Amino acid sequence: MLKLDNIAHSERLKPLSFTAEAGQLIGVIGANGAGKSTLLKIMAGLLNDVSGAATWADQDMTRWSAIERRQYLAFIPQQTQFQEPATVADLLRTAQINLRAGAKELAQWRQLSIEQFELEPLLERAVTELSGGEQRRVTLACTHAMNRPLLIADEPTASLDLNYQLLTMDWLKTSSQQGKLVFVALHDLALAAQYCDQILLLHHGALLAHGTPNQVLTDANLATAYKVSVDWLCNPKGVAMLPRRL
Ligand SMILES: Nc1ncnc2c1ncn2[C@@H]1O[C@H](COP(=O)(O)OP(=O)(O)OP(=O)(O)O)[C@@H](O)[C@H]1O
Repeated sequence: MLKLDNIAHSERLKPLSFTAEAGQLIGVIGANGAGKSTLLKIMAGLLNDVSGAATWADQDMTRWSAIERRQYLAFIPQQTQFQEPATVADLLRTAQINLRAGAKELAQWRQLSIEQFELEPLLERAVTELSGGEQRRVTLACTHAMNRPLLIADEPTASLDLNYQLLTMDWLKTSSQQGKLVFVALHDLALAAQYCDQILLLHHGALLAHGTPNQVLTDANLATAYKVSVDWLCNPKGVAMLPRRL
């Protein structure tokens, strides 16, 4: 279980508390600048000037060393800029450095990642020579290859085509159903409605609403947070939305 107790950033996030059981996909939504990345980075242990308490399985997350943190969580940043022309195969191996697992197990996780994100044809290519979407798939595959129980993804579908957006959301959903706790920041509210078990809606650095998609994606909340009204189109195959500016 993850428990945040009055977690806050001195300038960017007001005190926020919630608990989340493993086995869930939790969407983090809100307008530009609302505090989504800040919250995710705090959980990933990447920010200073943080107050409050954070525990994972009753362990104090704020005291984890970098190596300890790697045993429990994998983080997908909003943007990745590859500087070195490493091959995709090398990057997948590098992603697994310092993980406490056997060589056979690590190789199996890498192979599953390659299959999940269809990277076989790109394995020996330099990552710096790949397209933006291909680079994103490499980042996601590196996180997949870590196979950690807590997965934190900041707009993982940005820059992906429709097929890979759905493939990524399917992966996050399956990961949660297999027992991981997954947080995902999203701008696509239809994907959030369709895939997430719970949603945290942030507004001006504070938690405006928290609950199931039906509880959070109300006309009033969307008007406050995004200044839009939305017509929802729902059928058994999925959810689409028609937003209008208020
Ligand atoms: N490195 C930084 N230094 C100072 N302020 C920052 C920094 N990064 C973000 N902020 C500010 O913190 C607030 C929250 O930013 P954050 O990146 O968490 O928003 P977000 O909800 O992820 O937005 P977006 O949808 O645009 O990615 C914003 O007002 C932003 O300007």
